[in-house]
Amino acid sequence: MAENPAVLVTGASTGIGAKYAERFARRGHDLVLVARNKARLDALAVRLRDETGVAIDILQADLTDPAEVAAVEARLREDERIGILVNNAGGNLPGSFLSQNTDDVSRLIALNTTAVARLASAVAPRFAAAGGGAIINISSVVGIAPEFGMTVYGATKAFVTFLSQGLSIELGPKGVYVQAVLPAATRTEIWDHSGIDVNTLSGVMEVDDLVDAALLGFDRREPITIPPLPDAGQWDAYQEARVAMLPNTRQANPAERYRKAD
Ligand SMILES: NC(=O)C1=CN([C@@H]2O[C@H](COP(=O)(O)OP(=O)(O)OC[C@H]3O[C@@H](n4cnc5c(N)ncnc54)[C@H](OP(=O)(O)O)[C@@H]3O)[C@@H](O)[C@H]2O)C=CC1
Ligand SMILES: N[C@@H](C=O)C(=O)O
Repeated sequence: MAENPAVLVTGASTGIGAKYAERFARRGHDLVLVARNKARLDALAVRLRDETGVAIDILQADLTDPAEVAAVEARLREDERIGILVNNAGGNLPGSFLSQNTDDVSRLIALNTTAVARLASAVAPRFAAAGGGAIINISSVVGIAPEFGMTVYGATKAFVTFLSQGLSIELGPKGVYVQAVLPAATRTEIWDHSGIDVNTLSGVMEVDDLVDAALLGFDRREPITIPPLPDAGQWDAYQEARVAMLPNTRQANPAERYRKAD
């Protein structure tokens, strides 16, 4: 990866994405900021240009609109200055699966999974050909927690974590670094969109702390970064148990317990 490649950040108008933009600008990286709210993007760009002197482009896009996602894909394919993609834009829905509108569910999947995969797909070949580059995918602890009751949101985040792990296996040997970041509750506007008062939650991390921790994981080239988890060994044990189960699934015959009706 070039010394200070440009960074394309999705969901850069507020929250975790805006903080990633600020932190990478302070590290001297030029930026391409993507979101729908142009006024917010412009205000952030003015502040960061003044503070850091980096070059900042705004790419207004609704990542649930295929034509607008395509414009971001084209930028990722064609702009060789971009060496880091922060796949951050994402949302959640209020209510239970039963109460959620089917079209809203579809839109959430488009934002949290389809756009993430399309942007990674757009940039990965160029990164692999160059033998460098990094993709940061913002997942969530909710992706491993069906118990949290955010079923569709969590399913989209399980997709993001799995995608990241698979890309890390495929692209790592080609020099491309893929990081999945799994925050837990972090103080941003997403909670308003989820119909939850973040002030009623305990253990809410401030966005500065979250992104600074995630960037330490990035600097260490961690494949999986879970800023709130005190003992990384718990994730390692979880993965070891998962991997140990896999060889046992290659069977020509059903398991004994499935060979006779109860
Ligand atoms: N906050 C938390 O507790 C946690 C958050 N995360 C993840 O972090 C990521 C960032 O979320 P967070 O900062 O908390 O949320 P915010 O709601 O604060 O920010 C979301 C960002 O995504 C952008 N965005 C939303 N919808 C679209 C869209 N259709 N097209 C383009 N951009 C869009 C928003 O910009 P605009 O409205 O201008 O388009 C905004 O910049 C998400 O992927 C989320 O799932 C993971 C775990 C915990
Ligand atoms: N974004 C949060 C839930 O809405 C989370 O991922 O914890």
